[in-house]
Amino acid sequence: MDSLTIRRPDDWHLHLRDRDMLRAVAPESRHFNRAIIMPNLVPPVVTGAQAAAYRERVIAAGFANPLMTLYLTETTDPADVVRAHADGIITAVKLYPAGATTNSASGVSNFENVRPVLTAMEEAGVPLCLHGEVTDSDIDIFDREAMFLDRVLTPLRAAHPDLKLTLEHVTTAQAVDWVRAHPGTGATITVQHLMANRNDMLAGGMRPHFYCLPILKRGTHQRALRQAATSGDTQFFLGTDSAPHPTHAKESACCSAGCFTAPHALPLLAHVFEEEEALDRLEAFTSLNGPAHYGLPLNDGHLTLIKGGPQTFPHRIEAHGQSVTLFDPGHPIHWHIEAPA
Ligand SMILES: NC(=O)N[C@@H](CC(=O)O)C(=O)O
Ligand SMILES: [Zn+2]
Ligand SMILES: [Zn+2]
Repeated sequence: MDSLTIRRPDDWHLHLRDRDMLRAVAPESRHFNRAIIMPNLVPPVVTGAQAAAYRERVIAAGFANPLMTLYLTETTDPADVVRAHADGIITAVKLYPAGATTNSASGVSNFENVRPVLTAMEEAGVPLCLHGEVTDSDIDIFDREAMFLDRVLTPLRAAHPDLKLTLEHVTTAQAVDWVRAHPGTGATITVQHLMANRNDMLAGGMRPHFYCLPILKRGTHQRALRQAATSGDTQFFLGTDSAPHPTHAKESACCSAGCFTAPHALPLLAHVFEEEEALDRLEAFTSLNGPAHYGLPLNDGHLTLIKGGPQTFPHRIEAHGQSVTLFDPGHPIHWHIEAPA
């Protein structure tokens, strides 16, 4: 197959940041119609009013259909969450365990303190998106997601059986199994976790542009993710987790976590799905399963991917005096997006 037409995709997990960075990266997601916009700004987006204002800034920066989220804290007001959702300002609430990832210091330490808001969300039908890692420094970083499933997610699911959950950026076979064992739960998978494993991050030196959280795992987990993404199983869908950081912050003695994949996510995915002989299931992953999970309509319009010679993607984009380096899988990609007629 050398061309593939799919319904217009969405990105169910995207970081656009704010100010100059927002203006630089928002146009890079133009092939996606909608995107769930993560709230981990500095300071985070914690109220409905802040989400409404951020939404306006995102649209002004050139991304027309942002689906906003609120950053859950231990002092989040349940009434504000329910109102923001009822008013159509937010699509979901995001839970970051405190200290788990970039800009998560205001996240949740004591889950008992967010019970009332989770109960209100469950009753009002407000979805919860989770960064699924425990943060205890004595837990090995490669085990933090699996530990989260046992210690946090299983009890949370039992306590709130009707809460709509999306486990974000799953990285392990255990997470895939957990999701399959809990029908109704959704899970996003990133491009980098499908394309790479920890060997790619650490072979021949430390490669900062492969460093994200949850951290890349061993190849067996990568294979489980590829199987889940290409299976057509409606519980799994694309969340790029495209997370721009300035190049100097990535290529640093203390590298920031996040991979920037928005510009070329779709060609990279076509490569993966072709390798898995599952190009016919790419559309389910990028364009069908996510809307079904969130109860939203499918997009109108289509997009065509073409297979040709090796593509050259920009090494980095300019962001008003800084640059952001694209995730480079380290091997040629032969797919590109057909330019609109
Ligand atoms: N994935 C990452 O490594 N980084 C994300 C945060 C997140 O999604 O956990 C970021 O905001 O930079
Ligand atoms: Zn995360
Ligand atoms: Zn993210």
